[in-house]
Amino acid sequence: MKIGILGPESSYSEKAANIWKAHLGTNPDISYLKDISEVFEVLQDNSIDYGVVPIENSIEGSVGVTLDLLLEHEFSIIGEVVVHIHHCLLSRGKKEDIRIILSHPQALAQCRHFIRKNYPDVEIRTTGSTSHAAKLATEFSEMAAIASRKASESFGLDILAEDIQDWKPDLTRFVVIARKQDKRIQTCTHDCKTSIIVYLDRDHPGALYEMLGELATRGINLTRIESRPSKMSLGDYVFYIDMNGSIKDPDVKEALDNLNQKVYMLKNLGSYQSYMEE
Ligand SMILES: O=C(O)C(=O)Cc1ccccc1
Repeated sequence: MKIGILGPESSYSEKAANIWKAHLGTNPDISYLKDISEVFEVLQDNSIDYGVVPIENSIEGSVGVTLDLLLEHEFSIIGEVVVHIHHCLLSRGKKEDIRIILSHPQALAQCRHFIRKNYPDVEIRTTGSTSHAAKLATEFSEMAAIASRKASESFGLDILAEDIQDWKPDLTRFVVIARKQDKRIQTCTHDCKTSIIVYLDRDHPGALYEMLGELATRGINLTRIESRPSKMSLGDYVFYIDMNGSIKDPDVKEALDNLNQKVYMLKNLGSYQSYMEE
């Protein structure tokens, strides 16, 4: 069995994957991939069995590419891991040498104030992962990477500054994804969550109210609602909804069945267990 994550070693995705593996009881091999899109691509072509990708951060919000790719593929979410993020600034060089700061766009956004205050004149470059930024920073002393403490050990870089995210705590939700037809898909036993994507039929007053009413009247707790552009026209949206409970709960099943009658498209991403880093 293979699990695809953002590579190279010591990305935050690897941390999330290790937490999930510890609960899984088996030990799939890790495949280090270039970016989030590649995780979806190789899961689609059967080269891996599971993928672990970031979906939401407590500072910067949603990871849009993950939400979009969940809509475009027939994958299920089979687990969720919430990880504490402690960003460090890593380099071979000294503070005064730094001309370029590299990282994943989410990490750069989480440290925006730190960068403006301490490195106002540097060039910013984005990478597919924080650990890829660390790897690149080994090549030139004028480069610094925003990545984890573990990445500093893996790539032999000095820590110029630690815990540099602008807000604390900094938490990221990762989802474990699998092909929908995969027979090994785990079912959750406790603290289940269910995720759906909904596209409303037509815009009319109260459409969202009616949709959410199906959940509210059954006492189902929404943990997140988010709209993304449908990409068909400006002002047209799909809704991403997470709730507590499993599709095996009669209330959740009934709510989703009723919703399905009311909307143009309902995609059930699955019911899954949520794990929090200790
Ligand atoms: O690049 C990584 O290490 C990731 O796993 C994506 C990410 C980047 C920044 C914060 C959380 C996750």
